[in-house]
Amino acid sequence: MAIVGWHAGETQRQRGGGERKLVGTCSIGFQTCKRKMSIAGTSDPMGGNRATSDRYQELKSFDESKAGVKGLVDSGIVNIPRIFIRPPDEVEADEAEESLQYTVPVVDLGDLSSRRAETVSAVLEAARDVGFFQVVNHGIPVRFLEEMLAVTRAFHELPRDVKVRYYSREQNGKVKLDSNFDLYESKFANWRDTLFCVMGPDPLDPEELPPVCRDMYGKYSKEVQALGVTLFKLLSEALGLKPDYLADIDCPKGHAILGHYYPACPEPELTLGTSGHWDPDFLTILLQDSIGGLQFRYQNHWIDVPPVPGALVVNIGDLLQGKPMFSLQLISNDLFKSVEHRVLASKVGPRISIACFFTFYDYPTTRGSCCSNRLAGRYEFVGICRHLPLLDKILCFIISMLCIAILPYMYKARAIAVTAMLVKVSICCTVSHRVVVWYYVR
Ligand SMILES: O=C(O)CCC(=O)C(=O)O
Ligand SMILES: [Fe+2]
Repeated sequence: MAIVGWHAGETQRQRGGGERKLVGTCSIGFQTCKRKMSIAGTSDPMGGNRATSDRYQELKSFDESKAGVKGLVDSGIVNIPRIFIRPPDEVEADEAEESLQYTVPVVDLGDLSSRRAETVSAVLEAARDVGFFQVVNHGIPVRFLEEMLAVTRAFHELPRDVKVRYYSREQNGKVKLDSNFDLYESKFANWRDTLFCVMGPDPLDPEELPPVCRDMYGKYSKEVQALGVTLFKLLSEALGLKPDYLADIDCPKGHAILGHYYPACPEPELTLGTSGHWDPDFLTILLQDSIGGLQFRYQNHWIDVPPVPGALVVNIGDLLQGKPMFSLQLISNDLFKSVEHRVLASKVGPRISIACFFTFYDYPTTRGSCCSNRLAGRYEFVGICRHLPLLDKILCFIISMLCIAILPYMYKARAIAVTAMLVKVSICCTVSHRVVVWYYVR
């Protein structure tokens, strides 16, 4: 058994293409840190890295415009700024990839009382084999979904001067507009703006929401949370647990609604709407409009998730899988899959999508999961520290340092990996406000 560490938030959203390690302690969050991008570039005679600092300046002026990608498009650009350009090797890898025909599973949630066993096994199959599925007959009226897309679009199409008061990179802001939450960290910026609203577990003061979408976001929060409860019940049963298991450990409580706006892109082949990433939550329920572009990774191929009128897309997050984090993946001990997905940029637009992320969002629970005993799994849950007070951070740091000193003697083969992980954990505990979950990998 070993305690190991994993720092989830930052690497989640980068195009991986490969396997991620299944390791222990993790942190969860959507914060970004402002730091210079390090990219290859020509050194200038002053000893600095010209390309790096130019890029940083470009990122900064884009950010300071507070107008997002929508603002760029409104200014009439015909070429995308270079901060949005994907590295050529990524584009080449995409071009070289052969296509694979695969149909995303569709799970019918209608008439659950008479079709429960059938639905549970469909959910099990989709969550285990693919990690992505669409749900139909979920109970949220199509007209209502259309209205959600319309108010999200209306918000993003407000004049810049009206929207600007919501533009923020504040870590703890509950309602904020940004373009690229990881602007200063990612390899290239994405062609997307996002309205991010933390709707639960603590009720959001409606006054914080922009008036144009206030009413609908409040209503959608309730509808999507009820659907979340239904899905968590089915997922619990799929794990062989009592139906309320995942709801009882508060999986559906904390949730955020992300209203994405992908403007039409003049050079879509050079960038992406959303880079490849894994969702750092329990579960995501996504509403997409009819434009398309969402893809997920399956058997080393990008598979399209075609828009189905009235359907919602569901994907397992890292927390549920029990993969490298306290996720549905961790909870399910790797039975469920959290898979990489992305959104292509398009000449057609704007594309609107609305993601609902189920995760903690400051909820002060100390309850964890674990099916480890039941499923003879890999993880043994230890505890969660969330928004650590300073004293706890210091304690965490000291304990981690002690572990670093002692562990190499105990686990020689893993000494270097474990040490590196613990350094990350200590940094994470001391520097950030992220959630830190401790668990053992058997
Ligand atoms: O816009 C989409 O279709 C996907 C968005 C997404 O993956 C996310 O918000 O995590
Ligand atoms: Fe996602």
